[in-house]
Amino acid sequence: RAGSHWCYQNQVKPSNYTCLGPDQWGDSCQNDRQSPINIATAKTLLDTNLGPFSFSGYDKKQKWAVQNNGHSVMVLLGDEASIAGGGLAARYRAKQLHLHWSKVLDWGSEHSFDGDRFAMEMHVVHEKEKGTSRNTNQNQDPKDEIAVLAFMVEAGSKNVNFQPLVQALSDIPNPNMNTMLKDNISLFDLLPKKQKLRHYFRYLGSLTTPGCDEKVVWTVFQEPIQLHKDQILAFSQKLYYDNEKKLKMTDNVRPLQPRGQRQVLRS
Ligand SMILES: Nc1nc(-c2ccc(Cl)c(S(N)(=O)=O)c2)cs1
Ligand SMILES: [Zn+2]
Repeated sequence: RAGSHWCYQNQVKPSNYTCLGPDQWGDSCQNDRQSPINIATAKTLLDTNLGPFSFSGYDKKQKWAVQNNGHSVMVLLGDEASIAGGGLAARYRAKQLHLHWSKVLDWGSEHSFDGDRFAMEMHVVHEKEKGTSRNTNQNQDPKDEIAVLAFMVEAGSKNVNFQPLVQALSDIPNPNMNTMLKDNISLFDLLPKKQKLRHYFRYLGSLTTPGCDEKVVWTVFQEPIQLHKDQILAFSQKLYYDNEKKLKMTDNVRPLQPRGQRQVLRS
């Protein structure tokens, strides 16, 4: 219905059908270059231009601000870090990171590899740096305005570097709550080991949340992050979609979208 807010499928019925589930999302969400997709690894094309990333400011340890935005938990990165290389056409500033997850440990990632889904997926969202050349023939709606670095998360050994974020979840159970991490962590602390970041998939797609703008250059890394099962389950246990704490925040995962004619590249 017009004016209703967007939500994930598991929120539709509990909201008494007042919110719009994924098949009713508006804006660009019903177009044909959407995300997430299943990555059929055998059909990916090796692209030698997809070299290593250069990460700037990813080593800086900070007590980041963290918020429950009603759809995910979001760490606000305040333009402190940026990426270049990795086959990208420009430098991109890091804006925020957030995650998607389920309490079912093989159903919580948005992308999948050959039909395999992971417990969670972490997205580090970057925006293209504005060139200095004004009103040249800069494309006004480029397909790569946003660069998301996507990392799968699987259940395994305890990841001490994630503890500040896991512990912060207890401070922000309700939408629009904010807190600060109690310990300094860097973006590198949250990622797989640096030498594992050379292998990734690349394709052009969209935001996986409304308005689903088709302006995202996706990088999906092959190496998963490992968290202990209890660290993963904390996201579904501590966070709520609603102020009345009636509906735990879980399965905040958009259904797979058709790949269409898009070629998925691999580094
Ligand atoms: N309000 C919210 N916005 C998002 C968001 C914003 C930008 C982007 Cl790029 C994405 S995603 N999942 O495509 O990486 C999600 C999540 S929850
Ligand atoms: Zn996301």
